[in-house]
Amino acid sequence: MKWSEISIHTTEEAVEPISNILHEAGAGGVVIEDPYDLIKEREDQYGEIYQLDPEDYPDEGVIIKAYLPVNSFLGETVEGIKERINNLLLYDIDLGRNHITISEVNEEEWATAWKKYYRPVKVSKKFTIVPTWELYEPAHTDELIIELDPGMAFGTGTHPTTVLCIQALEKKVQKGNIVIDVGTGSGVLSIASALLGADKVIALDLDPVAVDSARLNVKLNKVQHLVQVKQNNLLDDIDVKANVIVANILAEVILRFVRDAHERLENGGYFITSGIIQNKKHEVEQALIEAGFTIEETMTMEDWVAFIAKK
Ligand SMILES: C[S@@+](CC[C@H](N)C(=O)[O-])C[C@H]1O[C@@H](n2cnc3c(N)ncnc32)[C@H](O)[C@@H]1O
Repeated sequence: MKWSEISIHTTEEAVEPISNILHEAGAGGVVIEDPYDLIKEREDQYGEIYQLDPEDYPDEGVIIKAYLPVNSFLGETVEGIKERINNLLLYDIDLGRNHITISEVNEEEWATAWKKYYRPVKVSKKFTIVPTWELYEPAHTDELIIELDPGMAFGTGTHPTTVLCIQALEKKVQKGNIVIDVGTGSGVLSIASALLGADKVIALDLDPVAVDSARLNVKLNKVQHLVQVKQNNLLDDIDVKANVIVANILAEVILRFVRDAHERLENGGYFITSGIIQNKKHEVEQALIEAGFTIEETMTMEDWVAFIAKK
């Protein structure tokens, strides 16, 4: 998978709100290139002075860089980021040049640039997502930890669409359940299901890079005896009856297999769908109802919608 670097030339004043916007848009971390750091390090003659390259720094203003996975959400994510940055003007925040560029980065650059900034994140009542290289002590005995090496597959597990799914799984997965995770990516939702007590989880993805990454993360979390990871298109040729099917994929893709999901669920089972941008909400809702589901809950976070639908 490829990564996209979004680079924003702005002002010192806008660093914090823009960093927040980037975090909330699912960026694993942000890198801030402030010429003041160069001067500061030179004065000190300590620390990172020898690693700072003046070429990387702007003459004036600050450059904020963040890394986003190149996937089907990228266009919408970038548009959302731009819109939210422009909205800062309403709060009288000076955006300076507000020059935004997007470029692809190679895997090595990504691997070194983001790790420093990726920290444990509590995503629901029970779950905290922890990068593999962090030593993390649970705050409570009932806190569940998902260790993730997001590697090159989708996301750090903290994108709003993923968080909505984790929160929904936490409500619906019961001990002994069978769960199917369509579009598993890093495997995060399958791991969550296993940790919630599912007896068997089938993790499916079309992208072989995602399949490898999910297998690695499943092992890291020691749930490989419960989770089977497989390269597969949607629910094609899957004949297991599940208690829960979860899918965090674009609305257009969800619409393609709503009926299959209904067929593969036990009566009373749940279809958790996320990855739905607000303006597709009614289309997906309608398709779920037409397939025979009852919408039990509609969850939202920022511009994203998730449904918990019952068979
Ligand atoms: C938005 S990511 C979700 C990843 C992960 N489940 C999460 O919630 O963080 C969507 C995933 O769906 C996969 N995908 C897209 N189309 C698919 C298809 N037709 N069949 C199976 N997986 C698909 C992509 O490869 C990607 O890994």
